[in-house]
Amino acid sequence: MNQIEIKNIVKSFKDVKAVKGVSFTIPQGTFLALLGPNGAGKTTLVEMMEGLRKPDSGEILINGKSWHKHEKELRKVIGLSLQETRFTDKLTVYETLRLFASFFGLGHPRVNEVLALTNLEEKQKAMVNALSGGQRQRLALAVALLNRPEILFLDEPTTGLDPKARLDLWNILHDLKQQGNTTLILTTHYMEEAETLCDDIIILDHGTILQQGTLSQLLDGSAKNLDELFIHLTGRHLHNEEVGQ
Ligand SMILES: Nc1ncnc2c1ncn2[C@@H]1O[C@H](COP(=O)(O)OP(=O)(O)OP(=O)(O)O)[C@@H](O)[C@H]1O
Repeated sequence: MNQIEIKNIVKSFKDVKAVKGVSFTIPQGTFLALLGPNGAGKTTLVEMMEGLRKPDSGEILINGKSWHKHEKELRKVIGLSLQETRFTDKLTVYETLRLFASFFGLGHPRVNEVLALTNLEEKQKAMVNALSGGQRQRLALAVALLNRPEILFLDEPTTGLDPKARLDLWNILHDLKQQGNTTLILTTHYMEEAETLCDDIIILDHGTILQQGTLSQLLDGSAKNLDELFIHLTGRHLHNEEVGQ
C-alpha cells in the first residue's frame, strides 16, 4: 500500500519556483532518499510533506489523509528532525528527552529506549551544549523517534558530520530499517547515504524530479555511481561544482 502520495506539488517563494510539479508515491516501510544539490528543493518538498508548509497547488496524502483535514491525526504518525534542530542548552540530554516525551504523554521507559536506540546512554547526563555535532544529530533522531512514528523525516541528518559520526548514524538507521516498521524520508547531498540506506532514490534538481528508482534501476545505463549519473543528467556534480573545473 502507498503510505504517501504526492500529486503534482508546486511551491514558489515570490519569483523562485522551489518545487515545480512533483509527483511520486512511497509504499509503507520504504526508505526513500531525496538526493540533490543545494537549492534543489529538497527541504521545501519535505516541509510540505511534514505539514509545515502549504503547497501552492497539488495534493499530499498520508495514509490517504490530507494535512488540512487531518492535521491532529497525522501529527501522531510522523516524527521529524529539521535541518538545524535547536535544543535548550540549559538541559541535559536526558532532561531534553523527558521534556519532549512529556508532550506525547510518554515517561521514563520510552526515554530510556530511545537513548539505547541512538547510543546516547553514556551521554544522558551531558549538557546539550557539550555535545559533538554527531551526538547532537543523534539527539535530534532520538526526539524524532520518541512517539514511535510510522513515518520519519530526516532533513540532511549527516551534513557537516565527520565520517565516523556519519557511519554511527547510518548504523542506527540501518537497525531501524531491519525492524521494518518505519517509513523513512531522508534528504541528502551525499550519494553514499542514499546508496547505503535507501530502497528508493529520487534525484531532484531545480525543483523537478530528474530520475527515480532503486539504485540498480538508476545505474542501469552507463553511470557507475549516482554522482556520475547526475553529471550525465545535468553536466554538474552533486556538490555544485562544474564538471572539468
Ligand atoms: N523561505 C524562503 N524564501 C525564499 N526562497 C526560499 C525559501 N526557502 C527556500 N527558498 C528557495 O527555494 C529553492 C529551494 O530551496 P530548498 O531549501 O528547498 O533546497 P534544498 O534542496 O533543500 O537545498 P539545501 O540542500 O541547500 O538545503 C532555493 O532557490 C531557495 O533559495
